[in-house]
This record gives sequence, C-alpha cells and structure tokens, in this order.
Amino acid sequence: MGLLVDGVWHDVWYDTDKSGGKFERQASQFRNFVTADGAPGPTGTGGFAAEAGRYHLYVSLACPWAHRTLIFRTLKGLEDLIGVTVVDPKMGAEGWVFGDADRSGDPNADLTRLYEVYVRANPDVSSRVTVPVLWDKQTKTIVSNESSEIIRMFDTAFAGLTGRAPEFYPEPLRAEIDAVNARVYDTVNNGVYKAGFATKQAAYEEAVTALFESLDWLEERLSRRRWLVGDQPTEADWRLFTTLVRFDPVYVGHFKCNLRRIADYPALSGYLRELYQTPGVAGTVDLGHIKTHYYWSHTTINPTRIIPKGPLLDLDAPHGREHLGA
Ligand SMILES: N[C@@H](CCC(=O)N[C@@H](CS)C(=O)NCC(=O)O)C(=O)O
Repeated sequence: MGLLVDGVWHDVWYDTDKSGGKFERQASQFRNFVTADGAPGPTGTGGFAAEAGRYHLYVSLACPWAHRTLIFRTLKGLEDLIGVTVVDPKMGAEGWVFGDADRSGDPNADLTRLYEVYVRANPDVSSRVTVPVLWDKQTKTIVSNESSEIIRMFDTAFAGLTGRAPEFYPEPLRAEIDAVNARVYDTVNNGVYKAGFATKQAAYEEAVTALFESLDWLEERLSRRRWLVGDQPTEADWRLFTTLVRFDPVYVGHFKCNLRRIADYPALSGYLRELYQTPGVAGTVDLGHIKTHYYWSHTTINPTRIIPKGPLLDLDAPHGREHLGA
C-alpha cells in the first residue's frame, strides 16, 4: 500500500490522524472519457474515440470498484474489443503488482508494478495507485481511473461497434439513479471502507450505523420492487452488487460490519443471487481473490494474514424474485 509523489513511489498506509481516525477517499486523477467520436466527455480532454482493440483495462478481481468495470465489459459485449489484465490479489509494499498474471495483449507487459503504468502515463504524477485503470494504447496514457465513469463509457461509447444501445443509465431515470447512487456510495460502497479503515471507535461506529441504516432501507425497497430504479437493472444495481457479494465473505469479519449479514436480509440476499445469476456475471466473481486480497494485504487490520475458510455460500440457489415482476 502506498502512493506516488512527483512520480516516486512511497510505501505508506492511509493517514487517518488528520481526520480524527476517519478514512477519507481521494478523488481519482485521470478523468477523460472514451466517446463514440472522440469528442470530450463531461470532464477531461477529448481525442479518445471508441475503437476495437485500442483500450486496455487493468483490474483487481478483489476490488469492488474495478469489479463494476469488468461486469460492464461483459454485459456490453466488449470482451473482444477491450483487453484486460488482472493484478495479483496480494497488495504489499509495492502496491498492486502483476505477479504471474496473463499479460497477453497488455501494452505495458514490460512493467511489473501498476505504479509504473501511472508513471508511464505521467512521469510527475502524484496519486494513489488504484484499480481500475483504462489505458489508451494509441496515445500511451491513462484515459480514466474512475470506475463510475468507466462504466458509463462502456455502456454508451461502443454502441456503434457492438450494436448495443445504452441501457444502464436511461435519461428518464437519471435523477432517481443519482439519488440512490449517492446514498449507496457514501454509506455502503464506501461505508464498509470507512468502518474497516477507521482508527478511532467513534469513526467506526458512525460508519457502521449509517451502513446498516442504508441496508435496512435497501431491504425494505427491494422487498417491494425487483430492481433499485425502474423495471430493469441499471447501474445503481451493479454498483450495489459488487459490495453485496463481498459483504459476508469479507466485510462482516475483516471490516467489522457485523450487525447483520446479507444472508440475514431475505430481499437483499435474493437480489444478490439474481444479479449473480445474470449470464456472464458469475465469471467475474472470484471469491479466492476477494478474500486473499483483503485478509492478506491489510496487515494493520489482520497482522497474521490468515485467510478465513468460510463462510459457506450458495449464490446459485434459486433467487425467488420472479413474483416481483419484470
Ligand atoms: N474512486 C476509485 C476508487 C478505486 C479504489 O480505491 N481502488 C482500490 C482497490 S478496491 C485501490 O486500488 N486501492 C489502492 C490504494 O488506495 O492505494 C474508483 O471508483 O475507481
């Protein structure tokens, strides 16, 4: 775990002293957009047109933010258009490294650490070195390292190549999706990290309280409706899914998010199984990488690096959500 300062790697853990024991996530640095014709997106510069084989994605199978992008790559039929490299689940003193990953198609296959990819994009960069990273082979730089924006590019920019129209952020539902995303991001996706990385009792309790208030709210909402917004899955569902699938295996124990398990919530656990059983999605879920990453990498939380064997899960069990309609 560490970060880059002026292009030089420093091995340091998160500094929570200046924030009263609270974990504060930094904003992503690379914020350009791939668009159909290379026009600029909402932030950053243009010049990144959607083309087959031009972009390469770096992910960790452990990371919930990277997992979103992998799911969208699969759901949008982009596997043959956008290559992928999976980093080693063990994140140590050098941050994310490639280990014995399959590097076929990787334009930076000469590099052994992810921070070197950031430095190649910008030799003076000061940044945390996070996954996901979307790399442009043509201009040899990072297009984006912000998952919420990469999933929107994958949903929209490649329609001319895949024949798949945008579907996960429909115009009429945007305000409601944004509102759900805002609460889920702050209290659930990031909430588990705020609980797990807190270094003061009060900071931990504040995060866990807000997290379970939101899970109770989601349980109530999903007991009446099949999807969070509208009548088919949207990005709001996929953004929640990647936290839910890690919850019982990792966040309950490692991050002490243990008032209840997802298994104790009937609607949330059926909903989790239905999303998991969506064609293509199970292949993006690797519980070995997930458990290994968290329990091995965060030695301030788990100094022995022992990885638990459980819990026993059956994500293939019937989800029982058909009665809620389309
Ligand atoms: N805002 C980013 C967050 C990505 C992120 O924090 N990824 C974690 C892995 S789950 C990471 O790479 N952390 C390394 C670090 O913080 O040094 C996104 O959503 O893309």
